[in-house]
Amino acid sequence: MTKEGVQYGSSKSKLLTITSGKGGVGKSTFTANIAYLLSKRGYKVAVIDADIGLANMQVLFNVRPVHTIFDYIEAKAELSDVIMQTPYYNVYLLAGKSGYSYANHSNSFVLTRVVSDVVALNEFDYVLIDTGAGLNDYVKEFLKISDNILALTTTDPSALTDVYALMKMLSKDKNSLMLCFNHTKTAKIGFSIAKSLENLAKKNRLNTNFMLEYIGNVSSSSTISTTGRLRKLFAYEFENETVTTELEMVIDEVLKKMNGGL
Ligand SMILES: Nc1ncnc2c1ncn2[C@@H]1O[C@H](COP(=O)(O)OP(=O)(O)OP(=O)(O)O)[C@@H](O)[C@H]1O
Repeated sequence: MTKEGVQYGSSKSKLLTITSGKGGVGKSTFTANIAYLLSKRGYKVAVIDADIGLANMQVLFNVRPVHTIFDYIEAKAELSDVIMQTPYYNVYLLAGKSGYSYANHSNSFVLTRVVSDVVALNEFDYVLIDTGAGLNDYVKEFLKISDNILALTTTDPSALTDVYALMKMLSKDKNSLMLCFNHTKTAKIGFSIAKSLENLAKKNRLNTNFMLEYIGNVSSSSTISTTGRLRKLFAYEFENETVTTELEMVIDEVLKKMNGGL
């Protein structure tokens, strides 16, 4: 674990942070569906919507939160009031607040305290953090406390430029970054782009202890956009579709990296 990573202590909860450089690449859709698929494998999962100011996880889960993580930070609610059951068995959400001005929280670490407190509950097998896009101070703070980071990207050059910026930053004090492609038809495409990013890192002499780990791809599918519009999870509605199988394979890789096995 890096020196700033959340100290698990005796907690069984494992932290997975899902991020992207570029916005709109499918990060929240992936987070919600990964949470569901993990629960289907028998795990109890909490999702923390850390997309500060642009929270939309409640829309994906089709729930109306009474309390948000900010109520907890401002001591207006207990943590147990903020952790809400979603319609999916063993999937819980700690909602963010859309359009919320976070000027009160100029110290971004107050937000990451929520993560440590959820881990300390020792209630969840996996705690997933959905960060905002970009690399603002809040995103950086969430990345700092995470040892398992999954970056989602498309093959779009601007998205790849953002991923490289993320690699550059993380290579200073992290060991690895898992990379997953969305809207990408074949694993071969993702694999070869990941190789190019690795070569670029070598050429630019990024820390050689830092590893980029390609973990898979998910194709474009109207199943995903349609279920998203209907506030449903594609992995729940279409468990035999190609995109669900692709995401299952991504999860296999994530679990291998996090636990050294399934
Ligand atoms: N593989 C896919 N095929 C088709 N549509 C997709 C796919 N992945 C995501 N989408 C759609 O793309 C849109 C953006 O996805 P999402 O909101 O999850 O992105 P995001 O990265 O979380 O965005 P933001 O940066 O705003 O947080 C949604 O309408 C979603 O349904």
